[in-house]
Amino acid sequence: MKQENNDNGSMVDHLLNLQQSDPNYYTDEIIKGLMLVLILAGTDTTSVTIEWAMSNLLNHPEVLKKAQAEIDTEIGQENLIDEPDVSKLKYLQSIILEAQRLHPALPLLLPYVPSTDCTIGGYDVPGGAIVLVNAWPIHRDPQSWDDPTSFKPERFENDDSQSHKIMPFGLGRRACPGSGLAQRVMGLTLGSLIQCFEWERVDGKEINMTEGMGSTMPKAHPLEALCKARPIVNRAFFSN
Ligand code: HEM
Repeated sequence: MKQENNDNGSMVDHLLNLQQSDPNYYTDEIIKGLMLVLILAGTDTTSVTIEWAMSNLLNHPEVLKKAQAEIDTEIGQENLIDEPDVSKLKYLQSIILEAQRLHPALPLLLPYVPSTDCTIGGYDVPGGAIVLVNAWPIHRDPQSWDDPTSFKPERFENDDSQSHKIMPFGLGRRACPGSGLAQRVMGLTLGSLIQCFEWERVDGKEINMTEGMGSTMPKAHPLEALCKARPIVNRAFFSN
């Protein structure tokens, strides 16, 4: 890999700089491995969640309208949404939480292996056993949620405690280290799609929400939708 001082602020730049001070640890192989893990763990999970969120929005036009109104009020139609704006968009964040509640991208999280015998929820678990946490039914438990199978972002609005009842990124010290990045990317992407386009279902037909098979939980039927550019697209991309 390149050996001169790299300082453009990207993660690869930092790793290549570390390679110069500690070449035995930061080998090319370690750097490539790190980048590969981040791409594998971070791309499908994020895009699949955005696809579930958009599908839910298309099946709930009143929610989509409310999200668009929030963006138009907070950001307007003059400037494109930017990363720092996402923290102001509480309803957009509630939509993402609700999409993750109903359709966690990794419903079984990652396998855990306790190093010693232990007791989990009253069950004796021998050390070395593989333990899977199934977040899917936990997120739809009728004892924890009213109307658990319905898409209602309002349940997260004005009540921060609700978001602690879901675990789309796992919990504890092996929880997803990319959750902050994922939340920002999902907020910015979904926010941009809502700010820039009017969305409609094809032929008005309900979006099929059947779950498919895969390591990240995909839609059985990939989302298809119609979109029409809003005025901001012309303003931002085509005017001088
Ligand atoms: C919506 C997007 C994402 C979801 C739903 C998600 C979900 C998860 C889950 C459930 C785990 C296992 C946690 C556990 O078992 O307790 C995990 C682990 C991990 N995630 Fe994510 N993730 C997302 C995005 C990302 C991104 C953007 C990155 C990095 C760029 C990333 C990197 C990782 C890594 C490296 C691990 C393994 C951590 C370890 O074993 O200590 N993830 N993720």
